[in-house]
Amino acid sequence: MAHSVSAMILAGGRATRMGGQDKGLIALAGQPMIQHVINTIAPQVDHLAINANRNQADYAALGYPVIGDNISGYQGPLAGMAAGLAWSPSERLLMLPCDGPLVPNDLVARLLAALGDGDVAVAHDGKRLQPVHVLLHRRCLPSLQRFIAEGGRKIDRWYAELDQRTADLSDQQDLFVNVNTPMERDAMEQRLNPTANNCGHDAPSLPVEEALARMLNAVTPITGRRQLALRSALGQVLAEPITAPAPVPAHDNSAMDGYALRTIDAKQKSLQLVGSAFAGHPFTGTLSAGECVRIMTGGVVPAGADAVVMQERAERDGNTVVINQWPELSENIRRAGEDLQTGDIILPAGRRITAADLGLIASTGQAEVTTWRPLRVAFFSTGDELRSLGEVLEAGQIYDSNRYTIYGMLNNLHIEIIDRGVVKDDEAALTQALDECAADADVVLTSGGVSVGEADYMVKLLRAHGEPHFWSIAMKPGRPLTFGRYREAWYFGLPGNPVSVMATFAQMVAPALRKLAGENPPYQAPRFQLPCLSDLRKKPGRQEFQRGRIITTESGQRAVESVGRQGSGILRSMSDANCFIVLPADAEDMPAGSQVEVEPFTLT
Ligand SMILES: Nc1nc2c(c(=O)[nH]1)N[C@H]1C(S)=C(S)[C@@H](COP(=O)(O)OP(=O)(O)OC[C@H]3O[C@@H](n4cnc5c(N)ncnc54)[C@H](O)[C@@H]3O)O[C@H]1N2
Ligand code: MOO
Ligand SMILES: [Mg+2]
Repeated sequence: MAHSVSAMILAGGRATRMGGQDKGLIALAGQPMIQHVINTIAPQVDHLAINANRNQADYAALGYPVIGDNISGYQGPLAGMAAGLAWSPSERLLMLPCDGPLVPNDLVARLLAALGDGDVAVAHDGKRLQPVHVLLHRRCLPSLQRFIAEGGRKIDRWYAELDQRTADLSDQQDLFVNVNTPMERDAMEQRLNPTANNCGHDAPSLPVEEALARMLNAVTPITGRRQLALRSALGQVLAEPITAPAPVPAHDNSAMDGYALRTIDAKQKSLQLVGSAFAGHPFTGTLSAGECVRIMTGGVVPAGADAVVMQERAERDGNTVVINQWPELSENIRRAGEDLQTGDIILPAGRRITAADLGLIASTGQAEVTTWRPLRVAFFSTGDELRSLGEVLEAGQIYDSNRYTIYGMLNNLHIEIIDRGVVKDDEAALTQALDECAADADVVLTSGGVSVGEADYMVKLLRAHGEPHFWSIAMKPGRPLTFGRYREAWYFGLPGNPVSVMATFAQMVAPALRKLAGENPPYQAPRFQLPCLSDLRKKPGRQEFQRGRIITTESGQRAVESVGRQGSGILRSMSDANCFIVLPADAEDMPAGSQVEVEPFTLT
């Protein structure tokens, strides 16, 4: 690209014909509408930003800077343009609307060619100018600011004041098709995704990495703190760092059972035993020439001593000690402050407290710590077929197992749990349950009903009362994992299949819950390569999380084997396994002996 170009996508409109819904975020073929614009524009420019005045957090979750109008109220595109020109890191700035998802791949090149050394190149569709598809030179900012300050509102009047050029895009009618009404949205959905029954699942799914990045970008940690007695803090997240109030150990002490002595006396035939220093019972005097003190491991090294000899290297007869092998200076002395020095940060804020940490904190004498309050997660299972334990199964019914796996995994994250039971596939009942959960908890988690079946309501309800961020990812199992906001809460809709629940929780939900709970950085399970002893079946398209077992072969080599059938309904594959075998999206069948990436289970 000859010139550096930035782009700003305009998403600041009021969308009155969409019932006031934020147009850029409206669901279209599996992604928010603006994402379609981003997908084709981002590769054409050096920098990209979104101009939005509402739902800025949701836009920010897409991974680009969000710039609001700095003129208050909705002033139409001119205010957005002024904000864009003020932001633009490049000399040339492309502006285009968020509601025209069919953007050509050469739009920037064509506008650049038309602009030449002019101020603004405005797209022409063959009939008229399209004033919000423009490439502007950054030097136009003062002119625009003056125009707005003088009360100017009409965009073409302002262009008329500039050195205006026209870009003939009459062969690109699609670019100017925009979505203003729910009917137009449905028509666009059909164009982008003709085979899908208005459901979006055949649409290109988000790569797992990108879905994860968006989720982590969107959520911000909770802020309430509490003071806890040390033991109750196990598994909680520190809100403040722990510092050492005094050195640990507090004194020089012995690493061996033996005798404390002065190495300067090494020429002496024998030493005089003048006392003892047991752990907890220091010797209070000072060693003089030719003297030693009986000392036990952990005993304070007496004043004057500069080494300890282990008792195996000395012989004692009454109060006379003969040293058979003299120690070096400082040998067997553990120095004060060797573990911790006063003021050392021993554990940072954001740390989830382990058993080792409890001990470390206790070693500094601190009985209480400040942690973030626990994250509250409310969850329920959806499905007319589900029965709870203790109930009798009738034809076509099954026991609800997802609430148990979810309970277990949430517990392993030390989360405060609200179990809302089983909810029927009924819009009113589901809405009521979602409302109650969102009012009580930071996060609402459900299983089932996120796919495209006629009893799958969750994505629809999220659209009605919240904001879906994504609902189709290139992951197996777990494609319909849904993430967004439901009223004031974060929402995770896990697919109903029992293995999909566990895989999406481990891979996607847990990192987000960890961040929400204040963990910083959120724990990441280790992954490493191992030879795989089984043939693996894999179709290219989705990243797969197959279930495997890390084993040691008879020859002592570490390897992984598949646990066998990988259906997303076969829960036994999870309890038989001890790791995920992580296969990249484009991988195909792999013969036994291939190297594969494995991730040991951490929450199961
Ligand atoms: N036409 C299409 N059908 C399906 C697609 C698709 O893209 N197009 N995706 C499939 C995939 S992948 C998954 S995963 C599932 C997800 O389904 P839902 O999230 O809608 O879940 P349900 O339909 O409610 O249930 C699916 C399955 O899981 C069983 N289930 C549900 N809840 C529980 C529970 N609490 N305990 C035990 N088992 C449960 C349920 O009985 C079903 O068998 O959609 C595919 N379909
Ligand atoms: O994603 Mo589904 O979980 O393949 O079965
Ligand atoms: Mg379903």
